[in-house]
Order: sequence, then C-alpha cells, then structure tokens
Amino acid sequence: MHPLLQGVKLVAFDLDGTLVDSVPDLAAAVDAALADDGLSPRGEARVRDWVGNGSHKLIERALADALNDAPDAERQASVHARFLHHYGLAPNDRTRLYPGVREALDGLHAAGMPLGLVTNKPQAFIAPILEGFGLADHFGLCLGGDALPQKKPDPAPLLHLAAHFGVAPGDCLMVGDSRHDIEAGRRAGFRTLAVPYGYNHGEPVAASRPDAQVESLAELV
Ligand SMILES: O=C(O)COP(=O)(O)O
Ligand SMILES: [Mg+2]
Repeated sequence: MHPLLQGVKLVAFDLDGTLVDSVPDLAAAVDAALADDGLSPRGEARVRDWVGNGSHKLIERALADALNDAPDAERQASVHARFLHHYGLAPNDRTRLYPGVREALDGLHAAGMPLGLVTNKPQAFIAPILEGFGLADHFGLCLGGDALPQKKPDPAPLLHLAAHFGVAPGDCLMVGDSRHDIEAGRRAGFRTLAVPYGYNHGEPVAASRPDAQVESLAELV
C-alpha cells in the first residue's frame, strides 16, 4: 500500500488522463463536429492539451484554434451539440485504460475502500465508459462536470463526494493528472496524488505540488 493511503477512508479518482486515455475518441468527436461546420480537423496532439475543463471549454478551444478567433455563442452551442452527438456514438472505440489502473481499482475495491469518480467530463459519458471496462461497480458515486453548478478546480464536487460517504475531507485522497485535480483536492482539504502521464495542458503536473506522484496507479496497491 502507498504510504499516502495510510488512514485514507475514501479515494476520489479523476477519469480522463488518469484512468483512461480517452483523447483518441475525444479528438475524433471534436474533428467530426468541426467537419459538420465545414472546419478542418485539429487532431489528437492539440486536443490532448485542451482536455481538462469540460466539454464546453474543449469545443471553445478547438473552435478558437480553427477560426483564429473567439467563436460566437451560437456557433459554439451548435458545434458543442454536434460534439456530444459524435462522442456519444463512440466514447469507447479507441479509449484505453492506462497500465496499472485495473490492478489499482480491483485491489482497492477488494480491500473495501470506498471509491468515487470526479470528472469534468459530462455525466452522460461516465457510465458507458466505465461499463465498457467492467469498472462501473467499483465506484460508489460518480460526478460529472455538469453534476453540480461548480466543477474542478472548484472543491465543491470533492466536498460533495466526501459528504455523500460521510468521510472527513482530511481522510480523503484525490488522484488526478491535472492541475485542476490537485487544486480542487487541496482546496477541499483532501490529500493529493498525481500521475504524470495524462493531460495537463502540456505542463508537468508536478508543478502543482501534489502530496505525491506515482508513475503507475498499481503503486497504490
Ligand atoms: O472532460 C474534461 O475536460 C476532462 O475530464 P477529467 O476531469 O476527467 O480529466
Ligand atoms: Mg484528467
């Protein structure tokens, strides 16, 4: 067991970039939505740097890049709707679990550790993705970016999760790949653990000074 887990009574995981490498499917849906609007594809490498603040921000960043200008609200809304449509058709085609994720989730779950998921991804996509990997039953509560008025880096979803399980924030651990996870965790009073392999707008997540970092989540168990 990782030393940071000592005394921990609830572990909250981020989804994109922490448990799953979802950018191939996200980028395909972004590019399909842009194509519906007559715009050229942006590609996986750019989309990788735009993930982390939810689907509206993702589309805003993609449109600003494609247009070289801030999109108007109507165009933003219509391309976002097309993105939700395309992503909903294939959220799991090329999405993969990172190495060590299944071992970590199986091990923690088998040990009776309550697990939660806090992602900025829309709620509707969480279950299809987790079910695709047979992992939906591992999590007692999953919160998407549209589940509450606030999303990460606001601490509200983490505090909601801790209250749901009746665990004091100081006994909770937030595990994530981006500065939004570490900031939300710190502001909620959680311990924080980072993985370096995900999406953090092209910056090392270590710059956010998490309490610890692991190369693989297998190190948790
Ligand atoms: O949808 C996003 O922007 C990222 O989601 P995450 O919070 O699971 O990294
Ligand atoms: Mg993430």
